[in-house]
Amino acid sequence: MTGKYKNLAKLELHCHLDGSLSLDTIKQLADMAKIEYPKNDNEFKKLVTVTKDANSLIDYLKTFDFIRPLLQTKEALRLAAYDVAKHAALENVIYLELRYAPELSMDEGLTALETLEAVLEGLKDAHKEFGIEGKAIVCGLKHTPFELTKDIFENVVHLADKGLAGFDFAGDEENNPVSELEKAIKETQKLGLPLTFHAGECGCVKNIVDALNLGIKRIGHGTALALDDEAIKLLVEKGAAVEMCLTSNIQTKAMPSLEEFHYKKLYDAGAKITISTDNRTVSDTNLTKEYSLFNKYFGTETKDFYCFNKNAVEVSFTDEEQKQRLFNKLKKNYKDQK
Ligand SMILES: O=c1[nH]cnc2c1ncn2[C@H]1C[C@H](O)[C@@H](CO)O1
Ligand SMILES: [Zn+2]
Repeated sequence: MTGKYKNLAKLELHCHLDGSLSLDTIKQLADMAKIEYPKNDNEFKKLVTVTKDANSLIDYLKTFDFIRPLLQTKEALRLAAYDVAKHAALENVIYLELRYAPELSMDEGLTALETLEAVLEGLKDAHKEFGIEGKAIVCGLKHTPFELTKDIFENVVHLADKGLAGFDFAGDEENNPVSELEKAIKETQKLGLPLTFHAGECGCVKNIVDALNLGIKRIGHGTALALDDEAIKLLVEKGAAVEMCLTSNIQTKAMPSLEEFHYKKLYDAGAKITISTDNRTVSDTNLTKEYSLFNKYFGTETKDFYCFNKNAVEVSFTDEEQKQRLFNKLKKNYKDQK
């Protein structure tokens, strides 16, 4: 992998495990699960990357179907988390919050707790080998009845000091607005861990406003902010951060083009911007490529990336000691760039 920004130290707060497995690891997991896949590499890649004719988030989410049966054992989840963290480390991601939905790995009898323990093992292995610091975010899916999600959250919440960073709600936003998830959000907040929330990918700025008004401090994507200066103002007033994922937003048609992105509006308003990939494999990207896009389309410079990474340290779901360590690493790395 090349790229001007490869060696810059980076934090990544929004990265889905099941959307970010390397092609080699997908093949290894498919072999382990005895699942067939195309032997032709182009065909194989097409199967696990979003197609150009995806028209919506719902289309985009269909790309995950092939992965689900591959992540049904502890060993598969451990290898998967290790793989994503390893590839992030190879582009100098120093801290990764890796998210996944346990319910998608419980088809063959694993408990939510077992899935998380396996993911944390994989992150630990990558830490030992590559130094990357990793934590897990457990996702509920918006289209799943909250009783199941609640059960999952309650069963894993005690791993907070073992690497569980917080919770998220992902999945179909269009049919599950925040107004209908209010009870689920409030009950999740009562569990005491921080919450990030996918909002604004469907042109629905109300979901962002509602999430902010419920006290959520990190918004996944937040693309619909482009439509509403008042909502941007609210985001800034609340001190909330956006986890921006450019490539993914184009693919889900959350945004018509990179030229029309609301980056400058957010930047000028003083919003806390952070940059992530969303899904490295499904979106066929990595964080270095995402930084290059910011530079190409918006003129984002190294000093801005430094700022966005400082934002990421600030809003990361970790303790002050780790934040200080990450901040020191960042400072040293960016000084060395000069
Ligand atoms: O960008 C996204 N929006 C909503 N849901 C998403 C996005 N990317 C991935 N997901 C879903 C699909 C995965 O199976 C799930 C857990 O990682 O989260
Ligand atoms: Zn996401």
